[in-house]
Amino acid sequence: MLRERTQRQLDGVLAQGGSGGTHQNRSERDTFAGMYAERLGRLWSVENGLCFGRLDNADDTSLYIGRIGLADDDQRRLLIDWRAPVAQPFYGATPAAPMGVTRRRHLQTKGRTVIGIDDDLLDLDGLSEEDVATLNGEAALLASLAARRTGRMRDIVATIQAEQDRIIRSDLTGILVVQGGPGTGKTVVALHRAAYLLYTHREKLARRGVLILGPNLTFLRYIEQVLPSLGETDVLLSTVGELYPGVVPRRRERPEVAAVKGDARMAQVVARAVQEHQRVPREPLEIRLDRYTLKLEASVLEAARSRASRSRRTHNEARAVFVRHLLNALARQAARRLGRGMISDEELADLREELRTERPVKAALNRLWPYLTPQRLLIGLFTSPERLAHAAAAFTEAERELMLREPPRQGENWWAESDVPLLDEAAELLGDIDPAVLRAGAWLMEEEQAAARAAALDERHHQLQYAKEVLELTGLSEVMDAEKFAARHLTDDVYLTTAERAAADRTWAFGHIIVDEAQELSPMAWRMVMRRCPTRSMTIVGDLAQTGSAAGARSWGRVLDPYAAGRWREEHLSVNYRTPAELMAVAADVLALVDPGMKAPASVRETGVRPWAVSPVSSLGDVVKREIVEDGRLVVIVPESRREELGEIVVRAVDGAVVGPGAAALEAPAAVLTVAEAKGLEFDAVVVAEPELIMGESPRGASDLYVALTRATQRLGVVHDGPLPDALSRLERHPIT
Ligand SMILES: Nc1ncnc2c1ncn2[C@@H]1O[C@H](COP(=O)(O)OP(=O)(O)OP(=O)(O)O)[C@@H](O)[C@H]1O
Repeated sequence: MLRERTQRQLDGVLAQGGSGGTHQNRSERDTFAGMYAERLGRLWSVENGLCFGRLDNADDTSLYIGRIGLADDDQRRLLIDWRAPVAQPFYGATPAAPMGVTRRRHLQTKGRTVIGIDDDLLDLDGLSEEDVATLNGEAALLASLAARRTGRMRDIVATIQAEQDRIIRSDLTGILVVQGGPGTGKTVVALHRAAYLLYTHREKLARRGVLILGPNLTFLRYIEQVLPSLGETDVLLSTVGELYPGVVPRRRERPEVAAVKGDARMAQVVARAVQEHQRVPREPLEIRLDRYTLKLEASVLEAARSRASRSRRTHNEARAVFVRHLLNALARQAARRLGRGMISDEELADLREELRTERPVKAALNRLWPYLTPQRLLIGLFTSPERLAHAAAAFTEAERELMLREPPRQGENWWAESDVPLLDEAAELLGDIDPAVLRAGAWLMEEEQAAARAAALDERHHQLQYAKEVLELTGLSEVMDAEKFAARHLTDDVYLTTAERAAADRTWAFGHIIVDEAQELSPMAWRMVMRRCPTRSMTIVGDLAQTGSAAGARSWGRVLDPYAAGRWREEHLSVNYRTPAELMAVAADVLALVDPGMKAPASVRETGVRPWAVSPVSSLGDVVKREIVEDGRLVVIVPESRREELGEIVVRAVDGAVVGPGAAALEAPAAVLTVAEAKGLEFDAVVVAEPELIMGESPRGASDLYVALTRATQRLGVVHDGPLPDALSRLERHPIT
């Protein structure tokens, strides 16, 4: 009904005509149309399981809990939003502390039909015998955990557990670290926390937005469905690599290269590289003009440099101080050459402006203190052994060797994900360039222009797609053209969501940042993330036992103390909702290799199926055919060095199988991924190929194997040629049939 009413309201507003009326009329109409369209979108997206719970209270009142709140025309509450304070007992009440609740009822629905009811009785005295007889505890949770995976994460509003609820509703201020083993719900809890915070602190957060950082694009695809279904749009999902507007890093690089570039000492390297462009010669500098030659003494050059440095401005902004000092010196000299002794300030200013436009003067100033973009700085640094030797003196020669690379070729995408925090660091030190200078553009390197063009194209494609979706959703695709809609959306700031504006602005400060798989971030990445959140209102979720990247975290204290000593708190999640106990027993033996002091999370369920091992690896095709899950998802996790070869075996064996990350991997019945690509994801069945090799491929190989073994919700197997690592001795040898 509500949906129909909203649709009618939208139709009414749109029927008021196309482009006629005063500007104000038009913009009011557009605002209403936007509001109704958004509301309609939300109602559609939450239709499935709109109401999922009921609380029966000791005072004989009942409340229905839903994904969003609804009231009737008389403002009577029909449905309570799960994030509202009055809904909290639905998640927090226990028989020991019932919070005034006698019964919590979970409703399972399909479309609009109730297909199952599951009750928790919290106050046995308050219920009839018949009620007690129908009690069946945790069925809703277990049913949800055993369900087939779809390749997309689902929301868990109906079954949030008490320890998770505490985290979701924790205070907005300060940094909250959530440490928890695989499958404990860190990701899903972080997403629900985003929705909760936006609901509870709407005013504060809608304006600044919430940023959610994930490890890779496949992972973002995997989780992106969860938030819209919770009714949230002011959230930007991104990877660290996507955080620098205009750069789309595609370069693949070896983990040891990324580790060096993520090292905290790189901040110093970038700073020295900038200073290197502010060095003045120790000898006098002659500038030949048509009529005379001017000379800048070394002491004058040094005075200009030191005045510019002392101005504490960024490099590009301090250039004005430097240039002004030198032009003044040159103008005074020119006046003397022209036979004018004392000149007025005005005449001096005129002479200065005249000199500014002289080619040889411009060239000299550009050499002495060039305008720099972050791209130009880093390309100059990483392609010159001399510059690198100077700026990265604190690194060993072997480390510098890892950083060196060839200059960009035409059309090449030169940037790697690990460059992005360095570009950001450089941007901080360099500051903006006067737009007029930028527009003149002759000096702008081709590579930068190409990047800007590519980014503009990408953006356009994205906008068109978005426009089509909005028009389809609102049933307007017949009457409005997606191109036109997108153009309006693109040019008019009013139509940009907070998330869209934030994505385009490097200096945007978010209201709250959530970092998932946070153990993977390098120290340089942390510097960039912290710059995006001056208030330090953050939620950081991760697992130190799963750290795969060499520059990743080993301790939360070491990561956070430099930014917020004494202002961060840690919560633990200890129950594994993904991986059955039989699989976790195997993974726990591998965890002991990572760190004998770490405890694996306890699984909530058993499947009765023991994980197994078969050899040789050439049987992989048959194994995958046997393990494939009807209507479900299977992944083969392979060592990086054998991805293509093993991928081919799987693709030949299974129709529709996919090698490598991306949305296709999430949809396919079988996917072949490396550990890094499978991070954060889950599948019904997992086959790990050559575990020994996975362990040997990286310094954090045991963590990698631990991640691989904990991706399954139902079944796990291993295929191997070489000997099985001792830590996998619990696997059942499974003859291939
Ligand atoms: N309260 C809950 N109700 C239903 N399902 C849940 C609940 N908590 C977690 N899950 C499910 O458990 C699975 C694991 O959750 P999630 O991916 O968030 O774990 P994680 O801690 O991020 O794991 P990893 O560290 O391995 O990436 C998901 O399918 C999630 O939906």
